[in-house]
Amino acid sequence: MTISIWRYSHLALAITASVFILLASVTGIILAFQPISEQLQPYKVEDLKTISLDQTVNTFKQTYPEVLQIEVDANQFVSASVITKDGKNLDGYFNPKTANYLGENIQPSKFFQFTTNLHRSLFLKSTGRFLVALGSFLLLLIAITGFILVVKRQSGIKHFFAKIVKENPSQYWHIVLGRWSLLPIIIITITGVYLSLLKFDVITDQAIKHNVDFEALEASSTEKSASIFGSITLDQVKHLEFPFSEFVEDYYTLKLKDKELLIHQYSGEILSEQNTSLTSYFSILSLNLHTGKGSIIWSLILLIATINILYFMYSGFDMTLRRKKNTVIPKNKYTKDQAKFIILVGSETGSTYRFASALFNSLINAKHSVIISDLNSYSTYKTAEHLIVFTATYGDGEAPINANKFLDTFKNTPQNQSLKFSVVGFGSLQYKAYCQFAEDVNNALNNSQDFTQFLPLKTINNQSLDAFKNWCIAFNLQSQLDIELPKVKQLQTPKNLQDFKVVSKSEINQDHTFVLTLQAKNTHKIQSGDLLSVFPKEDQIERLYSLGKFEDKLVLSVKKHQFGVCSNYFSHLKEGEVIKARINKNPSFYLPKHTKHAVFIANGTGIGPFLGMINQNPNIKKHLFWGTRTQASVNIYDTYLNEAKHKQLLTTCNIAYSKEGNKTYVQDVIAQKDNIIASVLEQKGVVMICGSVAMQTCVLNQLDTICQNNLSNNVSYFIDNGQIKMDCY
Ligand SMILES: Cc1cc2nc3c(=O)[nH]c(=O)nc-3n(C[C@H](O)[C@H](O)[C@H](O)COP(=O)(O)O)c2cc1C
Repeated sequence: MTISIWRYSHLALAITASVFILLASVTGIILAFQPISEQLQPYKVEDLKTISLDQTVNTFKQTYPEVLQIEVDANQFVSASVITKDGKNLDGYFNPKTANYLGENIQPSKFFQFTTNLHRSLFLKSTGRFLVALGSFLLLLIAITGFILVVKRQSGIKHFFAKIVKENPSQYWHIVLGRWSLLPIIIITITGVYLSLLKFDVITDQAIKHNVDFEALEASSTEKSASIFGSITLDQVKHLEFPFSEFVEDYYTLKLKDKELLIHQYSGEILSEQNTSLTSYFSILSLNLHTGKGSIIWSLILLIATINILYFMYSGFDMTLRRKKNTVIPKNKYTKDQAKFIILVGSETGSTYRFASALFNSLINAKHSVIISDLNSYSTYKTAEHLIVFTATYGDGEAPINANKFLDTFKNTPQNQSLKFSVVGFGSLQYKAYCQFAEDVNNALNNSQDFTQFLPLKTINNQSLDAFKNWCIAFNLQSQLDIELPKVKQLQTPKNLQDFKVVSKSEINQDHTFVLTLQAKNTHKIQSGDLLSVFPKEDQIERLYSLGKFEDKLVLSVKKHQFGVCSNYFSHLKEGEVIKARINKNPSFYLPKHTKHAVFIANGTGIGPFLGMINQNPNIKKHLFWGTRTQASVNIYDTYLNEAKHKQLLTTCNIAYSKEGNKTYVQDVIAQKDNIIASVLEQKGVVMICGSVAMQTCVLNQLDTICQNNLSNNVSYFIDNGQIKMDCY
């Protein structure tokens, strides 16, 4: 079943049960402190296992003229009810070895009693109890659908705890905390439902019945003999009721964890023995698991899991609102049979609509007839000339919710005229099936006689605006439409921006590339591989630059693009100027501290993070493979490369020039020096790749050949075990 069905079930259940879950969680958080506060009282007897019941019974009998009962609770507190020598009734906690009185029985405070009633029944008696039980059951279903969602998202149960792709903080923490809280939440809900079923007598517990032969008992001897109490230790005991009188027909009633015994008060002989029912066993287990009674650690786990439930409510609704905000589709002015351009969108969480809407607006502004709709609404289009598909990929290479019927509908819906088509895939390189669904759509259109490809399939990683802009430029050039570049809406106003001062800026070289050096107040937490996130004033759209950290400064390698808002802004910066930006931590692209060998592979400005990494940690043997255009392209990086060579921090430096000499690319140099790559991977070192996606594809193919020839494994093996790290754009 598609991931979206589970997501909608998860959401629908959460909305339905939200009020009850909110009340139950808030009261649950408060009530979690009750067992914790109880267990902090000084009555716990640590060595119950070493104290025999016989010893305790005798000590109590010698100390008090009458003993009514002794009880051992889940907190390992021993309580008793006795009559003292001066005839007073004394109830409370006792030392089981000395029979000394320790203190009064703990009574829950009025506040805890109030909260317990609210938690159990919302002060609505049976109706309230029923609603709370239903809320608990719905929370169980929410946890199960959440579990299925994570399994689907992670492509199988085996990867349940694998790294989560971070799309936004709410989504990330919802999943991370959800995975850890899953088991406690399932336990809380199942036990909650079980306790409610007991309360409503849906599950009934039969009282234990004993058969005692009273005639034989009355005739029995009052002579003392060895008691079974000698072989029972206090950790097994729950409750011991003493004989009502000294008459021979009165006996002890002893409740152990798994059975109930009636014991002759003089001979110590077992008069009757009945096992505790499973229902009773589970009801006690459920109560302890649900309330945390008897274990500080479990109470704390319940407390944290319940706080997390509140966070899930917040983050879940935050994600839903974000999705709603993203999925604002412009109103169509034309019908499907009037439009020349048809834009169809496949989107799960809405962000692809931002791009499609921007193109739609540009086409409308340029007075073209265009409609926008979702892929599932694919139909015949009488006057259409061009079909443009923008689609995300979900699950493991699957269609998003509003595109899941497209491929079937497409097969059965022939067009009456011939159309051109272009497909843009939105995805993330962090998923194995990168833009797979866009590829499937592209193939389906390519194989259809009704359609001719206008532009090759374009894949866009992480909603990159620059990549989208490049596609728009190509579309403009090919179509000669000269529409304005689409303006994609910014999702949120940027937060946590800090000041970065320009320390230096190199000349712009013949490749239109330059090096920008920045300084910030707190650079000690920043590492090479982190990303500088910038929101230029013109469009407030986030641009990410991979950083190198050199000494205490941050180094950026930037390529100035003709229409690049941010690269142009950077290229006009002067020394001493201050820019506002923030750091996005990128730990998956850090140079590991404990590795001994590292290979850095880059093309063009992808060298940025490596300018820092090559100058860090002398204990790591480092090799640089870099592809650039000409020897002159290297000049702007001399400071960093020379420093590394001078300090002997770089074992080999291998540069490929694509426009000079033998005209080689970085993957060609890698092929020549395959022994370096193979030996680094063999010795558990890392290979880090930064630069364009096109370079990444060629390099991975080359690495695959090296791995298969030299290491009897394919490249995916080393990607999966974290030895090959990538940050490409
Ligand atoms: C659960 C999940 C699964 C995803 N699976 C893939 C995938 O298999 N391949 C891919 O390229 N991108 C995958 N992505 C990334 C999305 O396609 C990408 O973030 C896209 O821009 C989202 O667009 P939307 O907001 O319009 O749905 C996945 C994202 C999520 C949250």
